[in-house]
Amino acid sequence: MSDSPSAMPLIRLDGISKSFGPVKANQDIHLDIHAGRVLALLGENGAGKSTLMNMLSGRFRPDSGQIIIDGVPHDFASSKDAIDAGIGMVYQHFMLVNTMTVAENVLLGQEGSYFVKPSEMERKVSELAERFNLPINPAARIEDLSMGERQRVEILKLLMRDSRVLIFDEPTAVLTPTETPQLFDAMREMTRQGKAVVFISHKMDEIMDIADDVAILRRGQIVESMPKSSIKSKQELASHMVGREVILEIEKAPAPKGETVLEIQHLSGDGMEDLNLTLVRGEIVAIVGVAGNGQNELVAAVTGQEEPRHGSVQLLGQKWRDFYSGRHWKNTLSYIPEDRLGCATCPELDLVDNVLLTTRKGFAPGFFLNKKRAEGVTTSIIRRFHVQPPLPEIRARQLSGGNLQKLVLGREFFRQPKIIVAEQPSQGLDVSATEEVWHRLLNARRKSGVLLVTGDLNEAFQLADRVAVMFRGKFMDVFDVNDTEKIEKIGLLMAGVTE
Ligand SMILES: Nc1ncnc2c1ncn2[C@@H]1O[C@H](COP(=O)(O)OP(=O)(O)OP(=O)(O)O)[C@@H](O)[C@H]1O
Repeated sequence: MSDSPSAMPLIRLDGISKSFGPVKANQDIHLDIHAGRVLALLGENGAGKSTLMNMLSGRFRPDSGQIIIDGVPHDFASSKDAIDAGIGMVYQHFMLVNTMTVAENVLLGQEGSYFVKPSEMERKVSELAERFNLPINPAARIEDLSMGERQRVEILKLLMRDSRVLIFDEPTAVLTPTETPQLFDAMREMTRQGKAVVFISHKMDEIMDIADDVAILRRGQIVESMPKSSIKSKQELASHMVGREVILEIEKAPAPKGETVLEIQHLSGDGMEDLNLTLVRGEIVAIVGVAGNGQNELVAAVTGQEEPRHGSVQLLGQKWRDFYSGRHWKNTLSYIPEDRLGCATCPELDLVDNVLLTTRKGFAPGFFLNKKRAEGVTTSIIRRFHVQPPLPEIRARQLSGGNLQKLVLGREFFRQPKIIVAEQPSQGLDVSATEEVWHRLLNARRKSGVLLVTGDLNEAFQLADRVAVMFRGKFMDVFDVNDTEKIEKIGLLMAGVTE
C-alpha cells in the first residue's frame, strides 16, 4: 500500500457541522476518504465520531457543510439515500431477521430477490463471501450464528448493494481474538478491490495494525490527520489522540486481603457445570473466556437475576435468597452490566433519575423522596467522575458510551458496595476513560471484592489478582495472575484444551 492516497478523494466532507441543543458534536469538519485505503477515525468518548459517521451514512443531516462524492455534492434524507450512493455502515447492533437464513438476509429488500430460488440466492451469497474472504454458510439461520458470523452477514448485505465505502463502528467489540484478524483480512480485501473503509476504534493496536490513514477528532473538531506510517508506536498514537502523554499500563498497588464476600459452591444448571470460587475483599478475580461460555449465566446467578438451580451462592455470609430479599441499598452488591443503555440506565430518563434507579432508598428515608439531595449527589458524581457534558438535566441517551459508563460507576460506587460485579467495564471506552475506570476498580478493591468479567485479556492481566478461565460452563482453571506458565497457556484453556 502506498503512503500517499490518490489526489481525488472518493468522499470529501466539506465544512460539516452538527449540534444537539447546546452540544456542538461536530464543528467545521474537513476530511477526505480515499478509495483503496483504511481510514481510522479515533477520538475520546464524545469526540463526535459516531455523529460524523451517522451523517455520512444518512442517519442525521448536517446543520451545515457538504458531503461530496466523486466531486459531486450529495444531500441524504435517509440511510437508503446513502446506501444508494454507495455508503454503508456496519453498526454494533445488528439489524438482521433472526429466523431467516443468511442468504435471505443478505438479499432482503434487493430488487427482484423475491423471485429468486433459495439455491440461487445461496450461490450468489457464497460467491460474494468467497470474493471478500468472509466465510459463511449461506443456508444457516441467523439465530444459530456467532456474533462474528452475524457481523459477516451485515458486511455482505452492504457488499451485495455495491457499497464503495464501508464504515465500521468499533467492529471488534463483539469478536473473539481469532475473529478479529479474519475481519482485518476481509477489510484488506475490500480495499484491494478499490473500496474505502472507515474504521472507528478505541484500540490502539488494532489501528496500528489495519489503518493506512488516521484522523483524530477532539471535541467535535479534526485536530490531526496523517498517514499511519508517520506514527511509530501505539503510545505515540494514544498521545496524539488525548493531547498528552498516555501510559497504557497501570500501577497495581497491593491491597490487603480481607473477609470472604462471595462463595460459589458446586453451582450447576443453566449451562454452568460445577463452578467453585471464593472471592475475598481486597482482590479482583477476572473471569475470562470467549463470550457465550456461561459467563452471562454466572453473572445472572451472582447478581440476583436467576436463582441458582443446583449448588449454592453465598453473598456477604448470607444465603442467596436471604441476601436478595434484604432491603439494603448500601454496602451490598453493585452490578456494572455490559449493556449500559439497556440494563444499567434508562435512555429517556435524565441523569438524576438514572442515579436514583439503584439509590432511591438512600434519598427517601421516610415517605418522601429528597430530590434536591439526589440532584446534589448527581452533580457531584458528574464532577468527580468527569462526565461530559456536565449537565444533570440531560437524558442518558445523550451521553456517549464512555460518559455513560462513568455515570454508572459513580452511581454504583456511591452505594459503597462490598461486592462489585463488573462486566466488560472498559468496552467501547477511550484510553483515558479506560485508565480512569481501571484506577477506580483497583481502588475499589480496598473495600470490596471485585468479580471482573472480560473478553479483553489485557484488561484481565492489568487488573486481576486471580484469573478464572471459563469454557462451556466450566472453570478450566483458576490461577494467580503472576503464574507465567499458566498465563502462557491461557489461549489453549479458552479453547477448552488442558494438555
Ligand atoms: N442524539 C443525540 N442527542 C443529543 N446529543 C447527542 C446525540 N448524539 C450524540 N450527542 C452528543 O454529541 C457529542 C458527540 O457524541 P458522539 O456519540 O458522536 O461521540 P463519539 O466520539 O462517537 O463517542 P464514543 O466513542 O463514546 O462512542 C457527545 O457530547 C454526545 O453526548
